[in-house]
Amino acid sequence: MNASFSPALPWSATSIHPTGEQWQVLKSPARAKLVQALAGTGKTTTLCMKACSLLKGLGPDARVLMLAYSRAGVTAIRDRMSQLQSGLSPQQLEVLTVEQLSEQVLKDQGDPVHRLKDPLRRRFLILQAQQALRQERQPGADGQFSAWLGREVDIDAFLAFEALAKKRLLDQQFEDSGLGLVGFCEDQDLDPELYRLYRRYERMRVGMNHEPQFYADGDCSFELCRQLSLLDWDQPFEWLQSRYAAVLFDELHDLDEAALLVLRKLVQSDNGVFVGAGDFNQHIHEGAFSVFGESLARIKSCLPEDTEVLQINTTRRFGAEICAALNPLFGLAFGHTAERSDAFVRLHYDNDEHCAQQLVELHRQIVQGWRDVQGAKGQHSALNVVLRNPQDSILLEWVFGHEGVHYSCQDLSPFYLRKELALALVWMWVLLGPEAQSTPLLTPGMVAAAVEGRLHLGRSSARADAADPDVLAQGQFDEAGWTDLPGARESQSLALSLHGDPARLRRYLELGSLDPNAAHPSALWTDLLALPPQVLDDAGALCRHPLLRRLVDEAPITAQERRACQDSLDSLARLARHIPVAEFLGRLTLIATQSIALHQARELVSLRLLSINACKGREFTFVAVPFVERGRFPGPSSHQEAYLERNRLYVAMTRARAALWVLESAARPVSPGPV
Ligand SMILES: Nc1ncnc2c1ncn2[C@@H]1O[C@H](COP(=O)(O)OP(=O)(O)OP(=O)(O)O)[C@@H](O)[C@H]1O
Repeated sequence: MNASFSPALPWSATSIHPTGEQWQVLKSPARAKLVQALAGTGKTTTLCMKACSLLKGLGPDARVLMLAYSRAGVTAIRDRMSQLQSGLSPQQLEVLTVEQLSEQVLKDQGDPVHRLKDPLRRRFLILQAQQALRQERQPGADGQFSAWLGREVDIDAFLAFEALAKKRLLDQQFEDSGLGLVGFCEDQDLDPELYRLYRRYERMRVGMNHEPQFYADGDCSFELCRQLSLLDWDQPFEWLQSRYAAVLFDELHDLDEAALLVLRKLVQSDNGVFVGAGDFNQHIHEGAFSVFGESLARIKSCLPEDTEVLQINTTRRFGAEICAALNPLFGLAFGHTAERSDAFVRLHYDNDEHCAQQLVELHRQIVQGWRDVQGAKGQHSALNVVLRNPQDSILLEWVFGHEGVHYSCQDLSPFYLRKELALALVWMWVLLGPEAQSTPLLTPGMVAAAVEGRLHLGRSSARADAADPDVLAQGQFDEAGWTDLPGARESQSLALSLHGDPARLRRYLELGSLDPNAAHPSALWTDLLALPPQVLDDAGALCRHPLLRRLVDEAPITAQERRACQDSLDSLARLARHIPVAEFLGRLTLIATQSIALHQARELVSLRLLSINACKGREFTFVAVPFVERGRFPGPSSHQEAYLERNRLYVAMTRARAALWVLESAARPVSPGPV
C-alpha cells in the first residue's frame, strides 16, 4: 500500500506520504514498537511523521521526546523535521541525546553539573587516581599489580575502559556476580588493573557523599542510571514521570545497557507510546549492543509485553544502481522504489595522489555537468567526500586548495588549523628569520591554532605525583597544581599580538608565555629554534625532523593522539617534500587566505570533507568515498571488532541520493565483498 494515509497530512510537505511499510509503523496500535530497517528507508522520517501525527491529536501542552544516540543523529532528526515542514515548536518537540536528557534531569533535581571538557585535566586526574592507588599499596603485595602501578597508565586504554564500564554498568554486574575482582575480570575478559584504577578514579570523582565533582561526557547518563538502579524493576521514576506524551528513539542500533535502563524507565514512567528504530549495519559505537538479532529478546524484556517488531527494507534515499552495488558487498537485500534514479561508479587508484586526482576530476564533472543532470535540485549540490581518517584530508585540501576550490570540513578542522600542524608551520616561519618578512604572513587563525598547539603539546603538565598525599588519602583529587588553559578568546588575542612579529613569536615559542618572569625557556624549543639555515631548503624533511618528533613524543598527550599527530606530520611531510620552506608556506598561506576570501564573499562550497561521525544519519546528493582499501578503510581491527569497521564503510556508502563514487585501491580492493 503506497497510498497516502490521510487526505490532511499533519505536516506541510506534500511530497512525503508514508509508504506501505512506514504506514504499518504509524498505524500499529501497539504501545511499544521496534523498527528494524536498512539505511535510507525512512526510519528518522517515520519517527518524525509519528511525532507530527501524535502532536496533532494532543493538546497544545503535550510534549514529545525524540532521542538519538549521537549529536549527528540529533541533526538528522532536525533535518527530517524541516523536510516535513512540520511547524512544530521546540516546546512541543524536544530532540536530545540520552546524555543531554540525563543532564536536564540532573539539573531539574537542582544538582550543579560541572562539565569537564579539557582532556589534559582529565589525564592529570587519572594519573592522580593511579598515584592514590600506589600510595595505599602494601609493598610486596600482588607483584603483578605493583609492577603495573609502577608504570604510567595508558590513558587511551583507561578512557576506553571507563567508557565501556559506564555503558555496560559494569559495577552492577560485578556486584551481582558474587566473584572477586580478579575472578570477575577473568570471567569477563577484562583487564583487572584497569578495573581497579577505574574504581578508584570513580570514587575520587564522586567523593564519599556522592556529590560528583565534575561530569565528563557520558557521566550524566551514568549518574542517572545510578539513581534508576536504586528503584525496583518496574517502579516509575518521579523525575521522568509523565514528562512526555511519546518517546521516539532513533539510532537504536547503538543502544548500550545504560541507555537501555533510561529507556526502560521512560517507558515505565507513563510517557505514552514508544517507537524505537535502528539498523544493525550502522552500529559503529564500541560498548553498544545491537538490539536486533539475539539481543532483540533482551530489549523486548524491558518493554511492554505486546511490543511489536516491524521491518522496513525499501530505501527511499537511492535507487537500483546503488542497491545493486551495496547488496553483494554487505550481504544485504535493499529494495528500492522505481521513482528514484541514481548512479554508482567504482574507480581504482594506484596511490594517494592518483586517488586525489580522480577526485579533482569528479569534482570538475559535478560542477560542470552533474548538477545540470540533477536539474534545479542539484544546482547547489557539493561533492561530499567521506573520510575514515582525518589525516587523509591533508592531501585532498592541498590539491583542491591549489585548484581554488571552495571547500569546507565537518567534524575536522582545515589541516593548517590543527594545533600540531599549525605549530609546525609557525615554527618554520620563525626559522625563516629575516626572510619571513618577505614571505606572506601566516593567517591570524594559524597563529592562534599554533598558540593552542604550543600550550597543548608543550605544557609541562602539572605532575600527578606532586599531588598532596594527604589529600589523595582522603579520597580526593588535589587540583592545587592545576592551571586551566587560556580559553579560545585569550589565545586569539595573544595570537593577534604575535602575528607578523617573528621576534615575539620566537620568544613565545621558546618560553610558552610572553611573561619572561613566569616561565623558563624550554631546552627543546631552544634547540628547535637554533637549527641551521640549510634546513630551510626542504620543508618536507623539516616536518620529519627528529626534534619535532621529540616534541610530539614528549608531549603530555594520549598515545592515540600522539599517533594521530605523527600521522598528520607524515602527511604534511609528503606534501612539502623537496619544496623550500618559504615557497611551501607561501603556497599554503595562499590557500588559507583564498578560503577566507571565498567564505567572506559567501561563495557556496562545492566540496565538503566529512568524518564518518559527521555524516551519520544524513544524506547528500553526491558522495565520494575515497581511500577504500583493506587495512585502511575498513581499518585494521581485531576479529571480534571487524564488524564495526564494516559498518563504518556501510555508513559512508549509504549517504548518497543521486550518485555514489567509491575509490578503491587497485592493490588491496574491498569488492566484490562481502566486506
Ligand atoms: N514516505 C516518504 N516519501 C518520500 N520521501 C521519503 C519518505 N520516507 C523517507 N523519505 C526520504 O528518504 C530519505 C531517507 O529518509 P531517512 O533519512 O528518514 O532514512 P533513515 O532510515 O533514517 O536513514 P539512515 O539509516 O541513514 O539514518 C530522506 O530524504 C527522506 O525525506
